[in-house]
Formats: sequence, structure tokens, C-alpha cells
Amino acid sequence: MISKSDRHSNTDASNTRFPHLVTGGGRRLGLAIIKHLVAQGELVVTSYRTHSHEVEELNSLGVHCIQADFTSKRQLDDLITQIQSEYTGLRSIIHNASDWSSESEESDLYALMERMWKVHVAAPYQINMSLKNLLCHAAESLGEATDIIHLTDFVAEKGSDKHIAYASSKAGLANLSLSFSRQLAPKVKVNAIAPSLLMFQEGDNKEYQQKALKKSLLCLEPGEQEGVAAVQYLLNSRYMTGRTLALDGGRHLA
Ligand SMILES: NC(=O)C1=CN([C@@H]2O[C@H](COP(=O)(O)OP(=O)(O)OC[C@H]3O[C@@H](n4cnc5c(N)ncnc54)[C@H](OP(=O)(O)O)[C@@H]3O)[C@@H](O)[C@H]2O)C=CC1
Ligand SMILES: Nc1nc2c(c(=O)[nH]1)N=C([C@H](O)[C@@H](O)CO)CN2
Repeated sequence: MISKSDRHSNTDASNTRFPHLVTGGGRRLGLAIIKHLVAQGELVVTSYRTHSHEVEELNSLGVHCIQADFTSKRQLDDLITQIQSEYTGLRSIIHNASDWSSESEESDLYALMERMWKVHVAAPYQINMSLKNLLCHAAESLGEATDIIHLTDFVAEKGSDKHIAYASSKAGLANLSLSFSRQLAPKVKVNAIAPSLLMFQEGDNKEYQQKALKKSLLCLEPGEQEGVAAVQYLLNSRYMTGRTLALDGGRHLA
């Protein structure tokens, strides 16, 4: 029997390691979270929508990459079925996948809201409901709580002028943290991370960037590692659940 202190943080007495599931792992924050976990020797499964050289890189790192567009119920069901058939437990589920669409980009507003809800609420809800038993099994085997982490957004609480449907769906995602933290305690901790600005999109011009930076007290673009550090804090925490880490540079006071 190896002592708990000798075990890898994510290995049970039978030396079984339980993977992290990260959704939207093909770029930016999701990709950075995965590389951070892999660098620590963790096992990772990820869902991606669009195949890319980054996905190929993740495959070469031993990450189990599964294609799934969350606007397709069949693809979401297939993702869940594949994970249920290949794994007996999960160390965490990190809901990072997101579609940041605005009203200006979509003439069919019903379709926009439907897509926002599918990606940010329906998919995380179905994944949590279908895979919570794997999180609980891993917690029992490891002798410590496992994690669900929802990537929400500052605008979930404040609303948005140009991303109304997006913001409302992120509020729905934030609400999932409350229900699942009550339902799954103490085996599973359920928390959210609500950034206001982590990193700009490639196409954001200087005028837009300057305007966005001035919205917070700290006036800076922290970068993806700010989000990675928040994820690691929640994975390490033994006493936080049902809460949200606000990564907003003091925007609530600006
Ligand atoms: N960047 C920031 O400043 C902020 C980010 N956040 C949140 O943090 C998280 C990470 O942000 P960021 O890295 O910028 O996100 P990105 O928008 O750059 O990437 C989102 C990921 O989600 C995937 N995705 C998009 N649509 C779907 C879909 N229909 N089905 C499945 N996957 C999909 C994308 O896949 P593909 O690459 O194939 O398109 C991509 O991998 C998100 O939840 C975001 O809302 C919140 C506030 C600020
Ligand atoms: N899925 C995404 N959500 C968000 C993004 C993004 O790039 N992808 N970016 C933001 C911005 O940082 C915005 O808050 C300020 O420019 C918000 N959500």
C-alpha cells in the first residue's frame, strides 16, 4: 500500500490515474490549461471543434483528443459515450468551450440564443449529469474531492451591450455551479472562473484594445496564464465550492 504522501496527487492506491476533461482545448486558454496539466504529468482528455495543428500537437503529447461540436446533440452524445466507455473516473471537468458571438454577427437572433445556450449551458449540463459518477468514483479512489470548473465571464453578472445572448448564457452556466456544488458535495467541488479580459482576439484593433483596457482599474491584458493559475488554485483547494473566482482587474469598481 503506497502512502498518500508518496502517491502522485492524482493516483489511487491501485496506481490508477484519472484524467482531466477539458472542453475547447484546441486553442488559447483551453490549450494553455492542457499544456500546464500535461507538464505536471497529468492525463488529459479534450474535446475540440475544429481540427488544427494545435490538436495534432496535443495528440503528440499523449492528450486524448475527441472532436465534438456542442451545437450537435449527436456529437455531444458521442463524446460522452466515448468517455464513459474508456474511463472509470475523472479528476476534473473543465468547461472552457465557448462561442463569443455578438448580435451584430447574427441576423437570426433566435438561432444566436439557441447556439449560445447549447454551447454554454446545455452541453456543460449534459456532460456534468452524464459524467458526475466518474468524478465521484475518482474522489472515492483518491480519498479527496474532484472538481468541476465552469469558465463563465464578468458579464454574466453585469450583462453586455453587444453580446446579450452570450452574457445570458454565461449567467446560466454560472447558475449550474450553484446546483451542482450542492448536489455533488463533498465528493466534487464545483466552482466558476469569471474573467473580464484575459487575452484579446487576433483581430482586435488598437482602438478596441485601449477602450477595453480602460474598463478595469488595473488596465492590463493579463494573458492566458492568469486563467491557468486560477484553474490550478481551484484544483489545489480543499475548501472552496459553489464560488466564482473573478479575474477582472477591479473592473467592478472602475
Ligand atoms: N479571452 C478572454 O479575454 C475571456 C475569456 N473568457 C472565457 O474563457 C474561456 C476561454 O477563452 P478563450 O480561450 O478566449 O476562448 P476562444 O473563444 O478563443 O476558444 C473557445 C474554444 O471553444 C471552442 N468552441 C467554440 N464553439 C464551440 C462549439 N460549438 N462546440 C465545441 N467547442 C466550441 C473553440 O473551438 P474551435 O477552436 O474549434 O473554434 C475554442 O477551442 C471561454 O469560456 C471564454 O468565454 C471570459 C472572459 C474573457
Ligand atoms: N469564448 C470567448 N469568450 C470571450 C472572449 C473570447 O475571446 N472568447 N473574449 C472576451 C473579451 O476579453 C472581452 O471580455 C473584452 O474584449 C470575452 N469573452
